[in-house]
Amino acid sequence: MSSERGSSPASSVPVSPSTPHPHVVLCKGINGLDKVVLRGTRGSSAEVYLYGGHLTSWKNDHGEELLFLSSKATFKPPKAIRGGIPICFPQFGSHGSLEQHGFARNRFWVIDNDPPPFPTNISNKAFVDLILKPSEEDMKIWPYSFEYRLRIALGPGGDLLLTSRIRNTNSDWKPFSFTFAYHTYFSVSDISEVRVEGLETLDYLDNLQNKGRFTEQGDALTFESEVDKIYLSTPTKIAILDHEKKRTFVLRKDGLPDAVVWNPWDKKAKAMTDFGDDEYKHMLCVEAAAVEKPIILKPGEEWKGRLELSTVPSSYCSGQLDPQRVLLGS
Ligand SMILES: O=P(O)(O)OC[C@H]1O[C@@H](O)[C@H](O)[C@@H](O)[C@@H]1O
Repeated sequence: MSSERGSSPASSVPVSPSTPHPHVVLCKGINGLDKVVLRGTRGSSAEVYLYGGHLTSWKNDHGEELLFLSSKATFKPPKAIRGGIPICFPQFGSHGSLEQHGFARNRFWVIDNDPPPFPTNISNKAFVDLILKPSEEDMKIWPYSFEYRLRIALGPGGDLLLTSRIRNTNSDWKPFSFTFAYHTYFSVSDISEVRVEGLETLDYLDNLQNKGRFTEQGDALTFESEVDKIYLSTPTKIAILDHEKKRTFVLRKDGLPDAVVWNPWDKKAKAMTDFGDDEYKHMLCVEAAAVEKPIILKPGEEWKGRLELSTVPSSYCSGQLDPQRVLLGS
């Protein structure tokens, strides 16, 4: 599905007169929802819906889409958009009493034209700052006041950088705790040709086995059935090798100790109304997360969680995936 579906670039406007980068515009996306388009200097781009603060597209310099977005994604609030990068906050999954994955992914965020300064230099990046504050209705289900600032930036090399800054703004000295994930859906050529490096030998909680704790074996992960695991205390760098595309996604994360790996496979795919029956073959979620140990913030305190995504060409051909194919050179 084209990410331009339903958009109207004619009505595009620069996000803010104070935005130093000319390649950031606000326009209408699918179903008239507001979206921000970021354009890199060499052809890369990213699209962010204000609904959910949700990245729905990330393209490289050749215009190739790097994120998976379901052809059945509805773009109809209050349902979250299926694909891209939903934000799971203040709860990951069903690890708490809130709705699955919390409410940030189905709230309307706004553009933050005057965010507190960042220590990092962003002069060579196209970026947008979004903010989410709880409504009175939100406070009824999660009685805490917060400011969630999300910066999405596209670097000159096409790398994508997401920075979340969450501040406890309660005035009554109430601390709060939350769990979190950047629920990233990567686009892959064929799930059975993909492997993930960086999670081997780690402990994980298996959502398919009552959140039981197990230890991963020594090999890189490969996929031949449904997977829904939360890897604990993972390294800051994880790689997803797409053998067929000869492309490797590199995730670098900070403040996010865990990593969720999810693919619904055929049966669950069929059960989801906003997901095509065979689409599981072309996606893999690897989610930088903080789940096992909730983040606790006292009033006035701020937490920061950073995710950097980039791609490198890979001509991986060790034969581990399918020795037969490598030997035959097919
Ligand atoms: O359908 P949702 O709410 O977007 O969730 C999709 C999946 O998200 C993953 O992060 C969870 O680990 C899975 O258990 C869940 O099924």
